[in-house]
Amino acid sequence: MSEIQTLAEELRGCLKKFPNFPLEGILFEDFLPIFADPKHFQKLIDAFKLHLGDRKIDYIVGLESRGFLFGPALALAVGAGFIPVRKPGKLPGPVYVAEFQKEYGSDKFEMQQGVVPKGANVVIVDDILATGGSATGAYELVEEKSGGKVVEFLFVMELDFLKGRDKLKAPVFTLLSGQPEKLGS
Ligand SMILES: O=P(O)(O)OC[C@H]1O[C@H](OP(=O)(O)OP(=O)(O)O)[C@H](O)[C@@H]1O
Ligand SMILES: Nc1ncnc2[nH]cnc12
Ligand SMILES: [Mg+2]
Repeated sequence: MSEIQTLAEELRGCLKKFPNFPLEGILFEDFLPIFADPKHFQKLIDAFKLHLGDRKIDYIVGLESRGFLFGPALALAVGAGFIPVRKPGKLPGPVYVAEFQKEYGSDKFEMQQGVVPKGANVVIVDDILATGGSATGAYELVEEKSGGKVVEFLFVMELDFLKGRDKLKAPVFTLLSGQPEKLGS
């Protein structure tokens, strides 16, 4: 087993599952226990850092809300800047807007104009890849609106049955796979 896989399996032991939250038919994967223990939090950052290796990353873009929990720590660890993608109405000044569909509803994301320089190497991070809607919205903000280059998407976990990675237009790395089938099927 590689060092990254060993770290990932240790982190898998921290995850909690909540059936039928926030809606009937959704098996909610709770990754918050990782942050309650600094040893586990460190393992999460180490695993992503090992994966990124010595690639030149200019910015980590984290998606509100759960991408904010580890995006800034990863950015510091790899010597990159951190840029937030936020839900509507939270960012001051001119913003780009992207609308997208998620596993349970539709949503919008915003990013401040001018924060991603044209051609900058960007890694987009979030906790879960479900349908891929949120990640698609973030890609649109970074690559299509700002002119940055999305070198990779990083997720802690991927919900396999939703096949979100098939929608994404840049390479995808997930530490953990999960949920081969929808809850109850
Ligand atoms: O691949 P998708 O279908 O887009 O789903 C994944 C997204 O859904 C959740 O965010 P959500 O906006 O529900 O909540 P949060 O504010 O707690 O991050 C999760 O944190 C991912 O960002
Ligand atoms: N099943 C799930 N568990 C946790 N977060 C999610 N975001 C979208 N689907 C999710
Ligand atoms: Mg989220």
